[in-house]
Amino acid sequence: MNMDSPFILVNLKTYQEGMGHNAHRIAAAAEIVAKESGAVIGIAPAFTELHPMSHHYAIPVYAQHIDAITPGAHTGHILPEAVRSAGARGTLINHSERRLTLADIDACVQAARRLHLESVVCTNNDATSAAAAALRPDYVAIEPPELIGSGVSVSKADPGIIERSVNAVRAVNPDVNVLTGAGIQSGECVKIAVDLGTCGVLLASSVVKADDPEAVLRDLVSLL
Ligand SMILES: O=C(CO)COP(=O)(O)O
Repeated sequence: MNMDSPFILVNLKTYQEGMGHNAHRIAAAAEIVAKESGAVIGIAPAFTELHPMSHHYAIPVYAQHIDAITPGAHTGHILPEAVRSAGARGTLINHSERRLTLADIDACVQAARRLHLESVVCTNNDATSAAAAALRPDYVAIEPPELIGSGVSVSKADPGIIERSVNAVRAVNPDVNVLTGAGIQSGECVKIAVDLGTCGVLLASSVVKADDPEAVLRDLVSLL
């Protein structure tokens, strides 16, 4: 990843709007806007969409979760090797909607490192951001849970948590990049986040539920 380029990571979650045909629509929009803006725009689709997305679009694709298991007798788990061979660049770990124990987060980060998958560890406050940074992931993504899906932007409602998380992560491990998310919806939100020391944003609803995801993505990168 070129760290001079801002990073916009769109989590499609399990929104109906992020499935099937619409996942293609969002990925195609991300590819167009990334190309014209120079921003890196990735998507984290449903597991079943990882391969089609990574196969059809020149954008980085991320899993929404992995389980820290190795190949063998496990049922209903997400094998990191499977995510890798489906073409994922990396994976979210410990999203607020898919929380893990600290030991599991550590094991997932190690599995990702072993397989050369980028690890994006989600956190809910500056203390957990510091703890996550100690595990040496590629990214810590601070998302206050109460603002997720709220339509109220963390950049505007709680810039302090971004600033404190950036400082906490830098103090523990300056090689770890910081993303932020929750309610991000405009270029202004992204600019505030980047000005506070993040390398970009993790977001979902404003793009996934948009009638015109390309227009929203274009707005998101417009002030960078
Ligand atoms: O949880 C998020 C991204 O992973 C944020 O979701 P919203 O952008 O919908 O608030």
